[in-house]
Formats: sequence, structure tokens, C-alpha cells
Amino acid sequence: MARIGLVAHDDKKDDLCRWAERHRQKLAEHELWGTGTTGSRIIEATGLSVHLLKSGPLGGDQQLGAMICEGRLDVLIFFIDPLSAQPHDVDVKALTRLATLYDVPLANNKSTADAVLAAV
Ligand SMILES: O=C(CO)COP(=O)(O)O
Repeated sequence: MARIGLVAHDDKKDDLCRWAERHRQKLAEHELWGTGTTGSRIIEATGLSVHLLKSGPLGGDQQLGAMICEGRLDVLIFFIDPLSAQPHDVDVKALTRLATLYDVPLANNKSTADAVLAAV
């Protein structure tokens, strides 16, 4: 069982919910962690159990970063919106930096997320 973080920027939340619905059965085998709004949307869309952290802009990205550096997260699925500025861009950068630093598989789009999930 892998510990999987699920995060999406606002314009990508629908995409991540559809992706989670498509992979519902496989995701149910794992321990899921989500930032507040993303996690709630996934619970609503799929009925999956997701541990909810703070909303991203309120520290949820940093909580996931802390999980990574403490060895408590195995995979990060983070659908980033490349077309919008984020008020908490520094937190987004910190999270992706820590995932890279600790060699945690990081999927920023659907194709990569498909590949990563197939490997866990
Ligand atoms: O902002 C986010 C990631 O940077 C996601 O946070 P929410 O899931 O709370 O919207």
C-alpha cells in the first residue's frame, strides 16, 4: 500500500476528479492524502476515503512537503495549472522541490499520473 498525495489547482480539479473516478478501484487500495479543497472534491466525486489536510494556500502544500521530508508520502499526484498565477506559488515550488529532492514520484498531468499509478 502506497501513501499518495492528491492536489490540483482550481482549473485542474475537475480533471483530477475525473482521473480519480477512472482509477477508483486502484486508488481504494492505497492511503490517500489531499489538500483541503481537492481532497473534499475527490471524496464527493468518488466516495474514496481521503485524509484531509489544510487547503493549499493555507498551508496544505507545506503539510505535504513535511510528509515528504519525514518519509511519510510515497507518491505525489499534483495537477498544476500552467496557465494561472498562484498566490501561494512559493509553497507550490517548495512542494515540487521537496518531491524532487527526496525522489518521490511526482505526476503533474494525467499521462504521468496514469504511468505512476500503474507502477505502485
Ligand atoms: O492550492 C493547491 C495546491 O497548490 C490546492 O489546494 P486546495 O486543494 O485546498 O485547493
